[in-house]
Amino acid sequence: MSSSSVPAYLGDEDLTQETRDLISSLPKEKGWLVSEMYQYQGRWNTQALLQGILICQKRFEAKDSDIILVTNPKSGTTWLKALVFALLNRHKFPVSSSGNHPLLVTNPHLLVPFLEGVYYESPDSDFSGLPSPRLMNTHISHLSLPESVKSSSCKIVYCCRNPKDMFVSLWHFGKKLAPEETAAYPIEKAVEAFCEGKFIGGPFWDHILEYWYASRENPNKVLFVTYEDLKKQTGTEMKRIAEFLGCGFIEEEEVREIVKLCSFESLSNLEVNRHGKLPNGMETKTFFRKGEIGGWRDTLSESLAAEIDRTIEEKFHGSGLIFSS
Ligand SMILES: Nc1ncnc2c1ncn2[C@@H]1O[C@H](COP(=O)(O)OS(=O)(=O)O)[C@@H](OP(=O)(O)O)[C@H]1O
Repeated sequence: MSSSSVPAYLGDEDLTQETRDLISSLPKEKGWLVSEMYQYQGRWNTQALLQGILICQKRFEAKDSDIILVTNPKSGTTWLKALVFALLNRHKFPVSSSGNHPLLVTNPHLLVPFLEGVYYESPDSDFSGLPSPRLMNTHISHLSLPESVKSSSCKIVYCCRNPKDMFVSLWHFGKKLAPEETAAYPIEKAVEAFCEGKFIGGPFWDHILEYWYASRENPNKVLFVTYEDLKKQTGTEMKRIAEFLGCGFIEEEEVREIVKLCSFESLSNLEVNRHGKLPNGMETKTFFRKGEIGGWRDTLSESLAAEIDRTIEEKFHGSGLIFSS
């Protein structure tokens, strides 16, 4: 990968010998945006993300009070981070007293650390500086979660999005980060790779299904929410998240204020999210594009949409999970 705007964790620098040894034995493929991706525990990842995952698996010690937000990329991560951060900190940072709320001056990705990204950049991180309850996020699959996440009483909030919108969001994100690589990779080929699961972070179906079944088996541990429900009834979904996390009573007015503060319109228009950069060099505006349900219609042809629909039908048939669009 050549583009300088591409975040380090999509790259292949700074690998430890241990990661190099492991990846030399893993299945390897060329993928969209990356010249090499490796399959580890069923998922395709860049070398850097893989290193972050390996360190996380080895070192992360979950506490019972931890809250871990899990998503596939482009499925509502930024939004969920903002909502849950505002919810947990509503006494420390009342939204009503506005003006100085952290979300007004800080991108949500800096308020809620990305586990495998942080571990890639700083392998010795212990997240001890985070206030309790520690709020973090990851894209790690359920199968690959660090043992302590499964054995502790920490809580997982999983957000999934209609795969067609998720694909389109990824596609535009890639176009912004690496225009040359994306121009050289037809969208038809990208949809095919997405449906086959041979995509950075894929297969996405397994990721969604693993957490879907985990939420059904252990509803006190894993809460399953969707981008679409969040969009249609943000307040109701936020109250469901608050109840799951044991946040206690929340005034309706507080709910309305948090929903407004975290809305696409509010966050995307803030200076920090229009012209800011993360320490890894990523522009914060890349996390905000349209923020719509069904936006895939202006990017996917009928036949490409049908190809993803067929895959959805095949993969989710019988699961009870239905995507609205
Ligand atoms: N507040 C809010 N409300 C609704 N939608 C929002 C919000 N913030 C970000 N977005 C939209 O979410 C998409 C980005 O997904 P992620 O945040 O998961 O991206 S990332 O994985 O963290 O890179 C991306 O979706 P698309 O617009 O369809 O590309 C963003 O626009």
